[in-house]
Amino acid sequence: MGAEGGGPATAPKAANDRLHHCPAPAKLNLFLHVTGRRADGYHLLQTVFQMLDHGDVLHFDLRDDERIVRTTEVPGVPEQHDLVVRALLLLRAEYARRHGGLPPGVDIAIEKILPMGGGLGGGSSDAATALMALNHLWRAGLTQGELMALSLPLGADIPFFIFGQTAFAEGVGEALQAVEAPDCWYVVLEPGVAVPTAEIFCAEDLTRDAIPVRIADFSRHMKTRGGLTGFGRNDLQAVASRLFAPVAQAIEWLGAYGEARMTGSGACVFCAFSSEAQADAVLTKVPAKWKAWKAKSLQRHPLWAVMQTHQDVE
Ligand SMILES: C[C@@](CO)(OP(=O)(O)O)[C@H](O)COP(=O)(O)OP(=O)(O)OC[C@H]1O[C@@H](n2ccc(N)nc2=O)[C@H](O)[C@@H]1O
Ligand SMILES: Nc1ncnc2c1ncn2[C@@H]1O[C@H](COP(=O)(O)OP(=O)(O)O)[C@@H](O)[C@H]1O
Repeated sequence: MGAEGGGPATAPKAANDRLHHCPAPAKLNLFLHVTGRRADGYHLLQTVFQMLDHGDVLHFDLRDDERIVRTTEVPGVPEQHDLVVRALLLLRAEYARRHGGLPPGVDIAIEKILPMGGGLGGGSSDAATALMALNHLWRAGLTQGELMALSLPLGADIPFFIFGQTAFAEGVGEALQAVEAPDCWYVVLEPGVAVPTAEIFCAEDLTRDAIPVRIADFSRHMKTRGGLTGFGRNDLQAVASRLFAPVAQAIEWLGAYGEARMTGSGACVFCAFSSEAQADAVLTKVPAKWKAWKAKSLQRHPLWAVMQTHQDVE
């Protein structure tokens, strides 16, 4: 099951050789504007990323050899394609460049909670959690900024999770600034389809000319209105709704209770509520055909302390 061949250990297992129950939180794109397109075809975005206290959970155990091994199945994702494994191979190469020799191998167990192709950033969050955990366990010594830069080629959302706080993002999502968004509860509907990101960005009818907003516009709106309602939109939503009817149906249903939006390139749909009781009331009414859940906004990544002070979480 290893991602690459085994070999003799070059470094002993450290006394501190495991990190269990490491959260990989979901993200929402509170709004997502497409402001242009780069020469290489990638789209320029403006978005606010918000983490939720709901997500996958990962466990890491250092091995006596050098192998990077995923010990659990992720349906449809072979081990060598898994963003977690690919991220750790990058980190290991950087470790070898800095320290000489390879770090100990690692067994990785992933409890997959988040739907794939859901716009919740599950694969990206898993990869970010793995990078933060192994930077610590391997004593690789990368700074937060270095880890963010290392991760970007694997996916535009990964640097945000390592940044670890609510962020206003530009570029392809890599130019990040911390921003305040008031705490609230979200109801999230999973329409039961996986939306391929590339298909949405390729669509002819995608609008790519949003007028840029300023971070101050978002902050002022959140302060004066106390929430997102009335600010921005998701420019990918119309295309995803046209191509995937369940997305349109979920937006229409949830829209009866507030301003319902799609996150990322879909398929999941969310609506903000100021209290848990309001979110619970909506959840009781969700038709059985959809999976639905509530989550609270997270101000900081749960591994923030590991990144800042190198304290273990267990
Ligand atoms: C849309 C967002 C919003 O947070 O999230 P998700 O819906 O995936 O969670 C991200 O920008 C997703 O970025 P990333 O994770 O790098 O996208 P990928 O799935 O690798 O991109 C698949 C394809 O979509 C197109 N693509 C992607 C991002 C972008 N800014 N412009 C693009 O044109 C490219 O053709 C790319 O090859
Ligand atoms: N550990 C992982 N978990 C989920 N998806 C992964 C993982 N590694 C690679 N992928 C790939 O990334 C794609 C996007 O998954 P994900 O990040 O969960 O959704 P989204 O980009 O819509 O938020 C999946 O369809 C899958 O092929």
